[in-house]
Amino acid sequence: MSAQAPVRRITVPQIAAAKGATPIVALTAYTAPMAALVDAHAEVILVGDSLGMVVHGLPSTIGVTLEMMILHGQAVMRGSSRAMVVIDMPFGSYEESPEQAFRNAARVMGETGAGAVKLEGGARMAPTIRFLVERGIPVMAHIGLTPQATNTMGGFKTQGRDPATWPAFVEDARAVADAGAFSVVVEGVMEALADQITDAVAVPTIGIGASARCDGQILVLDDMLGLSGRVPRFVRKFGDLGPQADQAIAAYAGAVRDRSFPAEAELYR
Ligand SMILES: Nc1nc(=O)c2c([nH]1)NC[C@@H]1CN(c3ccc(C(=O)N[C@@H](CCC(=O)O)C(=O)O)cc3)CN21
Ligand SMILES: CC(C)C(=O)C(=O)O
Ligand SMILES: [Mg+2]
Repeated sequence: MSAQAPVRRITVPQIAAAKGATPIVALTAYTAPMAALVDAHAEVILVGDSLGMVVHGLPSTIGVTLEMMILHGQAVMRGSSRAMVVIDMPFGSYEESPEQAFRNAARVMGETGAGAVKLEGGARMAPTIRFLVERGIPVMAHIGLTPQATNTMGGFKTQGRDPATWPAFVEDARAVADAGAFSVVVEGVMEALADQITDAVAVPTIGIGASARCDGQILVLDDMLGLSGRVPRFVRKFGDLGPQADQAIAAYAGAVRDRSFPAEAELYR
């Protein structure tokens, strides 16, 4: 018999079917080696536009370009083989019209081979989501704290502190789900609001600073590895790589300065 077929990536229907069954494990990755580490454990790898802040040192995600997302998307695809790769549409690449969104999302899908795109916005973006999905581009929606709206929100602010605002967020979730989004990221909202949203839609909710009752969870990889400086309250540091890297770099600097590096085994004689 021929060799075993290559492992197929996780599909949109598989993610959709996880609702009410098994929690969806999602993390960001921006590079091939980090994608390979995540691929072994997660169903979804998000190439988040957070890469602008995490990798490129930008003050927000506003300056991230389509070209940056495609370049990092290609790297993540090369480093992974099993997880579904979802790529964030950056600020300014999809809001103008459904046509603009399709043109740019088609570039992302075609040039990276990713399985889906993600875009920020609720009811307002529903027509665009429908336009993309009807033309073959799976869309993950993103509601609640939407970082690309930082300038109108006045910063990265937890949403739904006033229960009077909750119906509008639930309506956002319903609208993006009705438009065909196969899942929805719910970020930075009150726990009870996240639970209402999860109960209101038939597609999986992926929480970040939301609720343990969401159908899945996502974090920025660098944050949970302990590689980021100040992190939001919703981050749990599952690792401590920042201080470990600092220690390693300090040890290297010391070894160079006292000429103990390189040693015999590290030389060609
Ligand atoms: N490294 C990183 N991690 C992220 O989770 C992340 C990014 N970057 N960049 C894009 C957005 C921005 N995000 C953020 C950034 C900061 C807060 C924050 O400081 N939140 C405050 C709450 C402030 C309030 O409600 O008034 C907190 O203390 O958690 C939240 C989300 C989430 N995303
Ligand atoms: C935090 C996740 C949901 C995201 O949108 C990103 O990393 O850009
Ligand atoms: Mg994002």
